[in-house]
Amino acid sequence: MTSLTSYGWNTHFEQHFHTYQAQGLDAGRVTAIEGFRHKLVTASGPVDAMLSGALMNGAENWDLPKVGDWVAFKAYDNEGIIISVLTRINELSRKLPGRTTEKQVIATNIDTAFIVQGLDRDFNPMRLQRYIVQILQCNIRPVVLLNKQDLVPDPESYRQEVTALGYDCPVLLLSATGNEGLQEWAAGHLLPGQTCVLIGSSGVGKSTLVNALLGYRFQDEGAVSSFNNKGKHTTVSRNLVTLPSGAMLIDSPGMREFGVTLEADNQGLNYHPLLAALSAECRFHDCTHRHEPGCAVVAAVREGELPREVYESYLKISREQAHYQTDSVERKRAERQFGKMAKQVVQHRKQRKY
Ligand SMILES: Nc1nc2c(ncn2[C@@H]2O[C@H](COP(=O)(O)OP(=O)(O)OP(=O)(O)O)[C@@H](O)[C@H]2O)c(=O)[nH]1
Ligand SMILES: [Zn+2]
Repeated sequence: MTSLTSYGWNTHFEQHFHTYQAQGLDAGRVTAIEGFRHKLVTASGPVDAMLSGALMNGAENWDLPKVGDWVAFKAYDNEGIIISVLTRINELSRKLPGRTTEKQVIATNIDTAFIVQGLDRDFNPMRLQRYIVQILQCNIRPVVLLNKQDLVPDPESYRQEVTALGYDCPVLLLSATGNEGLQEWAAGHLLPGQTCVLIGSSGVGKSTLVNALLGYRFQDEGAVSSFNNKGKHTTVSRNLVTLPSGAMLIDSPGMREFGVTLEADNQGLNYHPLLAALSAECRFHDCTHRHEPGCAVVAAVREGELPREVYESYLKISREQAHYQTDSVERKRAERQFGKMAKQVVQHRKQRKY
């Protein structure tokens, strides 16, 4: 299994693979998904694999293999049948755009997420915070890349604006087209055996950055055709590639609506070092930091200790959070009711014998 470690294989996956190995299965990592075809890297080279019938029929969408997953598969000549997805270390997920509250898993088993913003029209500290909080909540290390630094007279002031927000997260200035900052980025953050993703709005320069790292254009290779939920045909590329540095990079399509799917009781507070510390000093332990007397958070904003942007972002995220939770409760209730109804229909049929 030595060659698999360069693709991120470690003792976590080895343990979870144990029982499958005893059944004579092989391990592979999903690098691209094209319709039903999953491209895997394995100890014995690349393999194309399909899902087993049981997986295809039995699993929820977010449990199906995603780019970054390690899977146990049965080898047939050069093809494979995926039997199971090995337990994930983490998953990068988002709320689906629009009113739905379903989560979409974008990629899995990731060490670092690079949040890219362009220093042209795209720069937006509020949106940046939403990405940072969401990524921290997925247990992934965020790194902010401010690209297109060649387009502004004082790029350092933007970097300081982001570091002043107080998150525990590196902020780098780059120019993908001007070839500035790329070496520092690679040396500090694109380490062998580590898996990274690039996220950010359309047009911020993600593909240009990947191409600069790779030294050639790869986007068209392995572009994934899929149908979106309206049945419209779209082309997205979601590929895991190995960079010259030995790091793996997943290039995911532009995500303009990056919804927050925080877990219960977690409103993004814990992810801001200062906000977390302040909330412990509020008079009420269940303080919402809006109107309560003795709120240390509101006081810190008033006194200029906590950046107003951080506070406003907290309010926005907690509002969305409340919406997400009520919606998921509603959805679960509706599913239960539907289940009950379906059971009644079956019983009714049995009684009537049709
Ligand atoms: N001036 C300048 N332009 C850049 C830089 N990086 C990228 N661009 C330009 O920005 C435009 C968009 O870049 P892309 O790499 O296609 O952006 P993207 O993030 O991959 O966009 P999507 O594929 O839609 O998600 C292109 O015209 C690039 O040449 C940069 O550092 N400086
Ligand atoms: Zn408070």
